[in-house]
Amino acid sequence: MIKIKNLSKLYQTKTQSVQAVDDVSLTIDKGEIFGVIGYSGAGKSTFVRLINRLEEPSDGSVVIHDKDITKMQHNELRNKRQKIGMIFQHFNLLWSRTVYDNIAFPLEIAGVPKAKRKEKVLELINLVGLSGKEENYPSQLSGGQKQRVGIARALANDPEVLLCDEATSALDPETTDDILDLLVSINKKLGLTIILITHEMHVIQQICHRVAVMENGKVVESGEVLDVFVKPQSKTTQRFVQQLNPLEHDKNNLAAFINDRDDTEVVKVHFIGNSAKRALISEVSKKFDVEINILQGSISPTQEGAYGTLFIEVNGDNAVIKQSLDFMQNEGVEVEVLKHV
Ligand SMILES: Nc1ncnc2c1ncn2[C@@H]1O[C@H](COP(=O)(O)OP(=O)(O)OP(=O)(O)O)[C@@H](O)[C@H]1O
Repeated sequence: MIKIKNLSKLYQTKTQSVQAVDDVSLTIDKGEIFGVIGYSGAGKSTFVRLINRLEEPSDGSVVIHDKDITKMQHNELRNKRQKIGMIFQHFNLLWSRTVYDNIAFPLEIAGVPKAKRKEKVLELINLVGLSGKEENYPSQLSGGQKQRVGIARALANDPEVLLCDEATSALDPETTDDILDLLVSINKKLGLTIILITHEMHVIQQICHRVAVMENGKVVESGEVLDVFVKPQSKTTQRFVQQLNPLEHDKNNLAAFINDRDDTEVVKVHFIGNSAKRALISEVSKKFDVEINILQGSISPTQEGAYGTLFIEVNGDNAVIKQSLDFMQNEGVEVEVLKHV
């Protein structure tokens, strides 16, 4: 478990001071994939670099498996850092070394004997899907392959946690998906805790269990990914969620489909987890004397199950409409009547 308490970083330059991270407290469970999202300048990079003390905190503590790294002296910190892997947006590989030698590098520094090193490097090359590329140089690899080398290198000393600093931001969408899938499989296979920072909500949606949203150095919202997606509280979070389904938030688009009748209600329905798989709409229209017109809908998978949103128009007698909406609510589906769309 990682306990971050009142963590702050104040950059003091000659002309100004910037509170890059401002009193952040978070607990990250062992084995979870925890995402931190924020716009440019929110303090994400500084935050993640405080975790392994690439940046010195101005205040607060970072306790990783019961050891406070902010209190460690040089040697102890160096040893602990070997247990904190990190991958970067621009990979940070050694360009004059082969794939094999890049991955062997942290093992050399840790003093691992040659035979053991070889065994470990080959195991890691296999794990990240780079077999056959051992003797290639980074310049001969694609972006996705370079990041695979970065991941293998970060895992060399069997870390307790993997920090990912915008690890997919330099990659195209398809390669991004491959790297995210690799991170999920490593998380499952090794039970590795992963903390990743990103400015892209689909990265959070695809692989994270929990998320914290940062703004001006502070965490403005945090929680389970599904909860945060379905009920975003802060304006910043709402903007991030809108990135995923822009149409869903386009009121003009929705208004164009709506009938101008008195006996209709326009309703937003949220399906979460297993309820997203149910044929509830047809069930309701069979059970009650209402017509249901689907205006718009989307479904998004997350690590904790799918969530879907449907905008429907329900036509019928007012009392029956109410009964049908109550029925849906009782079946565990969230129902929101939209008076003004
Ligand atoms: N070394 C530094 N000296 C002074 N100010 C800094 C330094 N590094 C970062 N900052 C400032 O701290 C704030 C947070 O920067 P940070 O890079 O952590 O944000 P970010 O969310 O990672 O943004 P981006 O995605 O653009 O990198 C910014 O205002 C930035 O200008």
